[in-house]
Amino acid sequence: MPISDKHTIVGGVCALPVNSDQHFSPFGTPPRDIRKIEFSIHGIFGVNLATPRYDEASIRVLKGLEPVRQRPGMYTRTDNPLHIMQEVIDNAADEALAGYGSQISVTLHADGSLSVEDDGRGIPVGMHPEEKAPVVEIVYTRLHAGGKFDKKAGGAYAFSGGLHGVGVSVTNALSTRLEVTVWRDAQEHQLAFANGEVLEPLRQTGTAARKKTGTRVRVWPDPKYFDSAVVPVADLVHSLRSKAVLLSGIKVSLTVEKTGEVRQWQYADGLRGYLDEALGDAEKIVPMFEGRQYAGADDESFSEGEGAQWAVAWTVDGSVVRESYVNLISTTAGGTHEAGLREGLFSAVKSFAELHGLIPKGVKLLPDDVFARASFVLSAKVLDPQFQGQIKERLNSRDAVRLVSGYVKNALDLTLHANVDAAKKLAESAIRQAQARARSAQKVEKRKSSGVAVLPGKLTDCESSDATRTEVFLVEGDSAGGSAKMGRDKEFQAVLPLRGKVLNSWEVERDRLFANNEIHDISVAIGVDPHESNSAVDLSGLRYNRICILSDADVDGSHIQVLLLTLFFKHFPKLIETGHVYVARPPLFRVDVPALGKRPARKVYCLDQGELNAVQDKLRAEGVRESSWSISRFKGLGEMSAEQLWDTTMNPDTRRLMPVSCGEAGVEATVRMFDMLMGKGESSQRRSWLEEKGNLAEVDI
Ligand SMILES: Nc1ncnc2c1ncn2[C@@H]1O[C@H](COP(=O)(O)OP(=O)(O)OP(=O)(O)O)[C@@H](O)[C@H]1O
Repeated sequence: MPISDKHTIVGGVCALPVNSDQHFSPFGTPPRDIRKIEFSIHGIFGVNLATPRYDEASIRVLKGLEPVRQRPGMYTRTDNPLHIMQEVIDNAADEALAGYGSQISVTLHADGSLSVEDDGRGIPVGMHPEEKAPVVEIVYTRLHAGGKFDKKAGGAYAFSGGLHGVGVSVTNALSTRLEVTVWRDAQEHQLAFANGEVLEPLRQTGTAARKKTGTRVRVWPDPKYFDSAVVPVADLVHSLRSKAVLLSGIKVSLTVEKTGEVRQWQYADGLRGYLDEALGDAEKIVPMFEGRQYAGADDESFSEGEGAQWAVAWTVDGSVVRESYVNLISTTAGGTHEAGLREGLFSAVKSFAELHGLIPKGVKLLPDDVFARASFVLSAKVLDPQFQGQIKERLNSRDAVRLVSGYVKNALDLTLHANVDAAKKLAESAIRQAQARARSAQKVEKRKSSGVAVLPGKLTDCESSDATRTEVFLVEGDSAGGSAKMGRDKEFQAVLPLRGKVLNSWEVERDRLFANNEIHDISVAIGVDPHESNSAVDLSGLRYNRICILSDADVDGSHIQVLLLTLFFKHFPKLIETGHVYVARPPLFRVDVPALGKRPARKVYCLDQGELNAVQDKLRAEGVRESSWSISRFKGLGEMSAEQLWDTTMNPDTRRLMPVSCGEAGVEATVRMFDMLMGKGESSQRRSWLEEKGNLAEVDI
């Protein structure tokens, strides 16, 4: 499982680097944060370990593609080989996006292999000036080798889905065989790899017509790395067809050898035709809204060429179709560009409705009222996108909210004012949504009003009582609580500051729980009583849709996270089961970047050291002078200004928030893990676990 694929409680512990759509895996590969928690567990119990054996031989250096084979789930989806095949297709699409080539031909061979041929520039075959090996060989055998890092003018690729220089090396590492043919400079070259190693070194195999350029790659995935060796053809078709939609004019074809079927896609009017086809005969409230806009050379906020193209249709009923892309990469979990679309649509409809006095007294329009019936295809172009993980299913770049919302709002403003009748229909439908929402919230309130315990004095509640939208942040410490109170959106976000460490409640009887003030307050604030996992539980009193644990990004913070997760897992299991518990991820670093040329000064936030390194690499690549930026490390949430906390941790559009679940390990394994980590009588088990895994701890001194 890829680290960013699912959100999970870690059989006892929590938390992967993830934002609102990530999970973390318990027994797979515990990534960075889990290590921190492991370390803090040591702290919790004050376990005195005999010095574990730790000498020179303990340090292993994984070479070449070995890390990929050791932990394939960190680099790709391992349910089937489609994702490693898509890496090859994405590279062909990046060539077309850069303006080279007009055709991508894909063949699914009868033996399970797949070949992709493009007519782009062809991967360079000469020797790399520093690495002393043919470039095409390096591309497939070295992680972080690629032509897409350099986003400055004159770089080989400005906009590309490819970014990390990792994609096809992963494909190669997980394949029994991979063959490459390159046509370039009137020559044909070939080379082949077996299990990631060069098998047939690069050689010239012939000549080619001067005009013939491009690359063909054929890959035989190694079934041992995947749950199933079968390529899901429907998903492959969907991905190829979407490339054709987004690259209007480019011809994309798929040949399936087994059935002899050949399919071909080419869309002259891109997104509109595609969305129309996907919606079938669903009745639309107003004609489709489509548009595109990209920054010009004189734009002060965005780089030339950044922007988006979209088609949006509001339908009367039925399910909605939503697809978004960034530089042609499908972002199935959405992200900041989708948030921008939502924001842009909402602001335009709201200001139109206000201007025409359409909003009845007492009705408050919210973004979701406008968005609920919207189907869309959104294709954003972002110069140096930050994705979540190597599988890129969610866009994290914060600027993309502003980029897309600005362009969408302007365009929709114009459209609405030019078509007043249609615009009124759209606004009225959003108002009906808002009224329906308000009615259902009132119902919830009535049910709750009898016999409610007095809410804790420390709780700063939100205004809305619509339990489908509200959130509560359980915040470590009063000072962080203060920033959170100032930074929140008081409409739907509540804050409950917790004093000190919460009790380790793993072995506390349910009847004794309320003896602890913090636990009492949490239970009353959320409106649910402690319960057992197999008992019938009434969640109708639940006052918040999301219960977010927010603690410092340090060892102490991880400790508090573990204690709260213990509480929820043991005493409020239904909340985890039904997906109401989340872990918020505040950043650890802030980078202040001075103004450069037309680009104003910016602040960039990084979750951890890895992200900080990546951001600095990017700044160097952008030509920002070394040491002109300054880095500050947040000591705690209390140090952040309200605005920073909102921007990085609380704003639903830009924050990172992980849903917590038991994940693949399942409840039983998670119980065992908690028992081992939190049980009083388990010190010997804990000790051996720490001896085995203690070296993973990231010691935060
Ligand atoms: N079909 C192709 N045509 C031209 N160049 C290619 C092609 N395939 C790969 N390359 C070159 O190989 C490099 C490495 O590709 P790889 O897939 O490993 O990483 P990437 O696309 O740069 O980034 P990511 O890891 O995000 O996919 C690319 O940056 C590009 O320069």
